[in-house]
Amino acid sequence: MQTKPLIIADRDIPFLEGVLEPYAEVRYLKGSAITANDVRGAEVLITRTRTRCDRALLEGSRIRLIATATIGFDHIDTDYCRSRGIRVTTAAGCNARGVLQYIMAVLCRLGAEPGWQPSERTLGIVGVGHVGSLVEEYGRLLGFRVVCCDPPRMRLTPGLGFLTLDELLSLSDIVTLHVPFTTEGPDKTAGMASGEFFARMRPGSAFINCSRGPVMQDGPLLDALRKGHITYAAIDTWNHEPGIDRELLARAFCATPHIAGYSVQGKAAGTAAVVRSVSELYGLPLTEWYPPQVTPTVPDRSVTWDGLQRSLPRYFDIEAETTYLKQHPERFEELRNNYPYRTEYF
Ligand SMILES: NC(=O)C1=CN([C@@H]2O[C@H](COP(=O)(O)OP(=O)(O)OC[C@H]3O[C@@H](n4cnc5c(N)ncnc54)[C@H](O)[C@@H]3O)[C@@H](O)[C@H]2O)C=CC1
Ligand SMILES: O=C(O)C(=O)[C@H](O)COP(=O)(O)O
Repeated sequence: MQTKPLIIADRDIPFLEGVLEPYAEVRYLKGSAITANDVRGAEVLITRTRTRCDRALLEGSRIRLIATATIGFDHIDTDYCRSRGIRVTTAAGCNARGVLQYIMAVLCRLGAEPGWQPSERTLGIVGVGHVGSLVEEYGRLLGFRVVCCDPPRMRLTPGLGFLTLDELLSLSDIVTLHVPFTTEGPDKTAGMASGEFFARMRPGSAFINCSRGPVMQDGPLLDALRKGHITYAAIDTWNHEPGIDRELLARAFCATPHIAGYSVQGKAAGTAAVVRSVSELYGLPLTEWYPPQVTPTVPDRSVTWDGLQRSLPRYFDIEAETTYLKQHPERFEELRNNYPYRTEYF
């Protein structure tokens, strides 16, 4: 009798348990604790951002596929995987609408001051992919002046009306980053939010980072906050998670433990993507699988600024979540592992 292939999966990927078991032996482990020993006999590794997938983990293993249930894949050494013939798949765009909801919650909080009107604010979006495009679309729907910067897209398709980063920074009241974390090439994003970047931002403006922590430099951001040059920082992704900078946490206007994309539908789409990848590898009848208990989002483009300000706190109380993280920073990882996934409703 043929033995079933072994799959190692992060135990905090929801809706997965039971789906692949008819076809494989699946072992569920804590993502940050998966070792070379665990993966040695496995053919597939199903991950989140918490497992560093590199030579140290994979050398000598039989892994053929790494499927991550996340958009970002900077936790995977793709060069090494390519050199070893390991296929890498991601869940592109899976939780983009969850991140959109996060940005809307930050904007609603900024806009809680009397007289604050979207039409009087310029929203600057850096990185206009799955997430940035949605933020652009809803930003315009809600009446913001929107400016965008995405050099890789601009090179591919001139005439999109995108600005240079310097132009965007000088015009924006709110700057939000939606770039991948990259360390090489002309568009590398490592440390892109630097002293020079913050100095170019308008006095009194707001900075949002829910892309990846190392895209920003903590020291210069702290300087800009201390001087009051940047008035509001909304941080979801941090340097050195979960050991985040306590002064930055204290000064942040919104502070969350890397949960911007944590919607029910975002998680469902992430899990569906990894199931599809495994299905394609082994020719299983699961390529169209989606968690039966989850209702996919029906996008609602009729949202209004006033309506959002009334409805959003019922789905996502970002102020309460900020207060809690400030009181319990040591619970960063525990908070994200036990997060009550939010419902996407627009
Ligand atoms: N906080 C959270 O929970 C989540 C964070 N993320 C992060 O957000 C990132 C973006 O997600 P998506 O929009 O889905 O990715 P995407 O790949 O669809 O879009 C990224 C865009 O950034 C652009 N880009 C690359 N380098 C740039 C640069 N130097 N300057 C300006 N633009 C640049 C690319 O051309 C692309 O259009 C992910 O890579 C991930 O790190 C994603 C989901 C959830
Ligand atoms: O999709 C991404 O990229 C993210 O950053 C995730 O939302 C974080 O996902 P987990 O690794 O916490 O599942």
